[in-house]
Amino acid sequence: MNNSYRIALAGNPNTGKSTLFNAFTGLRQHTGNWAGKTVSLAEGTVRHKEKNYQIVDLPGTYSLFSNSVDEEVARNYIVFEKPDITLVVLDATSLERNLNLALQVLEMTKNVIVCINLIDEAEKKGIKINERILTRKLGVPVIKISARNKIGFPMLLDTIDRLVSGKIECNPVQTTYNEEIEEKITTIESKISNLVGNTISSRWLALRLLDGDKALLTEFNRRLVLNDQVRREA
Ligand SMILES: Nc1nc2c(ncn2[C@@H]2O[C@H](COP(=O)(O)OP(=O)(O)OP(=O)(O)O)[C@@H](O)[C@H]2O)c(=O)[nH]1
Ligand SMILES: [Mg+2]
Repeated sequence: MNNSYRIALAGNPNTGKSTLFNAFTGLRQHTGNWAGKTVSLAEGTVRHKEKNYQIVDLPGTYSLFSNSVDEEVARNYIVFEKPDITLVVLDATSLERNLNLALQVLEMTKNVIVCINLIDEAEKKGIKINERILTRKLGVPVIKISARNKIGFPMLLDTIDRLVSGKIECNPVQTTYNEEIEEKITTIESKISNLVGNTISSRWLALRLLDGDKALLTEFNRRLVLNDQVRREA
């Protein structure tokens, strides 16, 4: 369907992803003040301006490598299932630590919106966040919200609408590594892009290969075999 889109919610544990999911979808995903509540993918829908959005609540993770099943589930969804938008939900009260995951997502996929959640808590603590500067530095929309109090929702929904309609474009910032790593990336990136085309970020994949991410390679092979099977059976 032309007016249906998928949105994945990613972020560190306990940043309010499920609270946002519930507020959007009217469902009742488990929320609470401890980490690791969402363990598998939950799905629900929200409708806005005559568009349908399928929202996928991913498990909270501190990174998106292959350190745990949760990380693999979240990583595989973003890279292989290719949601139209990945919403990265950050905790406004520990932004510096949370931005680490945001930078990882920006390396993996293009259409990203960063939601700075718990803005009510940050304000209570006197923390001031300039979302315009962050938007400029990250190259993607950054929006302050409070999922619990439904603050910032009109702006968030409007930004989602403008992104899927092609009215705005994301240019996610790419982390620059040291010279040695950058040279290696350049060497293998072109070979990778010959193989995967633009289905997956070749820079991201080059980095994962340089890191020796065997679990990712296994997942890649599994999906290639599955694709072959589907093609043969069709
Ligand atoms: N003050 C405040 N609390 C919030 C807000 N959003 C979420 N919370 C609270 O933060 C806690 C964590 O919220 P969850 O939605 O469970 O977080 P999560 O990101 O889904 O957590 P995991 O599934 O463990 O990764 C809950 O106690 C929420 O009520 C907000 O905007 N303001
Ligand atoms: Mg959750």
